[in-house]
Amino acid sequence: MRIALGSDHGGINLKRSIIDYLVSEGHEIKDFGTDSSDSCDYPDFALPVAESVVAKEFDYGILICGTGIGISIAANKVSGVRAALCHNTFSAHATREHNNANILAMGERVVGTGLALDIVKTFINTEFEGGRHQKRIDKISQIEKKYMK
Ligand SMILES: O=C(CO)[C@H](O)[C@H](O)[C@H](O)COP(=O)(O)O
Repeated sequence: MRIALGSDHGGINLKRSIIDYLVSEGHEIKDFGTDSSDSCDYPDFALPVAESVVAKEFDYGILICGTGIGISIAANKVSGVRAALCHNTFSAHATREHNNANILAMGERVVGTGLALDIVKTFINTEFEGGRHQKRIDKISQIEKKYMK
C-alpha cells in the first residue's frame, strides 16, 4: 500500500516506529515531516498529508501529534478527508468498516508503540463495508459541500 505520514514534534518518535514497521512490511511510504524534535505546528504537516490522500496519491494517511487531536482536527478541514482518532483496535476496525476513514490519527503521548502498531495494522487491513454506511458518508459530503467556499 501507499501510505503518507506526518507528525509534529510530539509525534515524531511514534511516527518513526510506524515507518519502520510499514517499510518492513513492504509498504510504500512518504514522510511529509516534521524531521526533528524541534517544536513545530501540527497543521503544517496535517495539510500536505490530507491533500495527498484526497488526491489519491496514497491509499491512507497516518498523522501523529502528542494527543492526535490537533492533527486530526486540522486534517478534517480538508474536503474529502475522514480522519479518525483511534487509540484502540476496535475503533480502528470500526472506522474503516463504517466511516471509510482515509486517515488514522494517534497521539504519541497517549498510546504505546506496540498497541499503536496493532492499530495501524488493523486500520490498513480492514475494508469499508459500504451498504448503509455509504449513505451516511454521502451525508458528510453534503455537509462539506454546504460549507465549501
Ligand atoms: O494538538 C495537540 C493537542 O491536541 C498535540 O498534542 C500537540 O502535539 C501538542 O499540543 C504540542 O504541545 P507542546 O507543548 O507544544 O509540545
